[in-house]
Amino acid sequence: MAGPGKCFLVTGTPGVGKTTLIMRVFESLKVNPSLKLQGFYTREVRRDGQRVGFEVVTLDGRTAPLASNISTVETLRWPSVGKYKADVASFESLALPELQVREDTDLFIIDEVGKMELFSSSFFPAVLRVLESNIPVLASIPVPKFGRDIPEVARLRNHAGATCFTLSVSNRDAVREQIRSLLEDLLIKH
Ligand SMILES: Nc1ncnc2c1ncn2[C@@H]1O[C@H](COP(=O)(O)OP(=O)(O)OP(=O)(O)O)[C@@H](O)[C@H]1O
Repeated sequence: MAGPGKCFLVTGTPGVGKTTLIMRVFESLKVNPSLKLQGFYTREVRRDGQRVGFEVVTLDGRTAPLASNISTVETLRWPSVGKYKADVASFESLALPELQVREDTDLFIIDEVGKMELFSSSFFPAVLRVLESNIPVLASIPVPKFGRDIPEVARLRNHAGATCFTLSVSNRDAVREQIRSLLEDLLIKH
């Protein structure tokens, strides 16, 4: 079980700034080269100005497709979220090794624990292992849909060590500074 206050969750409507917050906190923490940060974030893939999918990006900059709206014979059988088809194998190949618990990891960054990522049956068990490791976590989760969380997301939100911040345009900068300061305090090596 994670100790109290080591899992920071950010949520909020699509586009409110969850990924941006996580990336800015990451950028400021990585200035300290002694910190070992592990994880991934997700971002849009655009072609000619149009969003055509999503990709997963590791903290050291490696990328792999996560979902695409371009139909091929291969993608027909893939699970879908709206008009996007999730490339589970591609996601797993990059994201799962990043969630491997290592003794020297200081912080896990997981953006995000959402429907697309959860098509991977190995993903949530890996997230739970991270939580059980007692290593600090910064993760994003989607807002409840029709008042309900995805069951895995509910488990995270209800986790004993979790604090969840709901972002809005007016609080996102203040929440970012709050999380940055909480993590800096937690990660300072004595
Ligand atoms: N604190 C901020 N100040 C100014 N612009 C911001 C801020 N946070 C986010 N934005 C802008 O808002 C847009 C959406 O941000 P971002 O991708 O971080 O949102 P998100 O909540 O992760 O979205 P999604 O749920 O779709 O992944 C981006 O263009 C980003 O530059």
